[in-house]
Amino acid sequence: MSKVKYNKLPELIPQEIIERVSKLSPAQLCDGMKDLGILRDGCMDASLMPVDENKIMIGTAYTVDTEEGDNFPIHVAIYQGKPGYVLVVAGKGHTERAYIGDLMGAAADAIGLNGIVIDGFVRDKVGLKELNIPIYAKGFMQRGPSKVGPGEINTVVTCAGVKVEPGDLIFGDYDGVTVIPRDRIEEVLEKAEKKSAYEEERRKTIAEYVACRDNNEELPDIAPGWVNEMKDKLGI
Ligand SMILES: O=C([O-])CC(=O)C(=O)O
Ligand SMILES: [Mg+2]
Repeated sequence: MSKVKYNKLPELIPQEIIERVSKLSPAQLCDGMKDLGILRDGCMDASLMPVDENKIMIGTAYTVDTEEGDNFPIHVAIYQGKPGYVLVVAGKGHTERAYIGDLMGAAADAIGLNGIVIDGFVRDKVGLKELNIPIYAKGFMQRGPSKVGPGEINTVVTCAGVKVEPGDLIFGDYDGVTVIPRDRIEEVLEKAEKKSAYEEERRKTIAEYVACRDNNEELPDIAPGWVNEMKDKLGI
């Protein structure tokens, strides 16, 4: 039998990076990755959604590679997890069996994982929602997982359309899950922070417009400058 690929946890992403990321949104980070030409702008499939959209998930990726609803390697990975990590399960989008339910979720919550991402289905929806841990999945299925093994732990995987290396940054919210390659984090953050500042200015312009509208004052231009520039260029 070939050697089982169960590797150790990657190094956690430094706390100062996590703090910068938490002031942004996955959408802003994706805009940054788009500018940098990063594949799929770091976005996982749109069908991967939070079980509870009120929970935000940020952490360092560690991975499981599995298929056909086999949750043996997910069990092993959960029990060797630590606070700060998000477990990314490359489950090949399997729809016939759930990979985890609220018991495994509760164990991960007890250990203090920052989240679980499943490229596949889960079960025990109500129980999962009641936990503190954010869980992302492609849907729900009551049929239970198989236990085959070994699968792989902490190898490079493709999860919901995006390559994930152990140690990458994972950021999930109500819009979906975003992956920032670890060696690009600084440049992605710089771009995303610029986008955030631009959005702040736009919000101010819109608020000014609303104030003028409500006071029956002359309305300022609400269109972003770049729209006017493009119109000029296109002769519109
Ligand atoms: O039975 C399983 O392996 C998955 C499950 O429902 C749970 O974790 O609650
Ligand atoms: Mg269950």
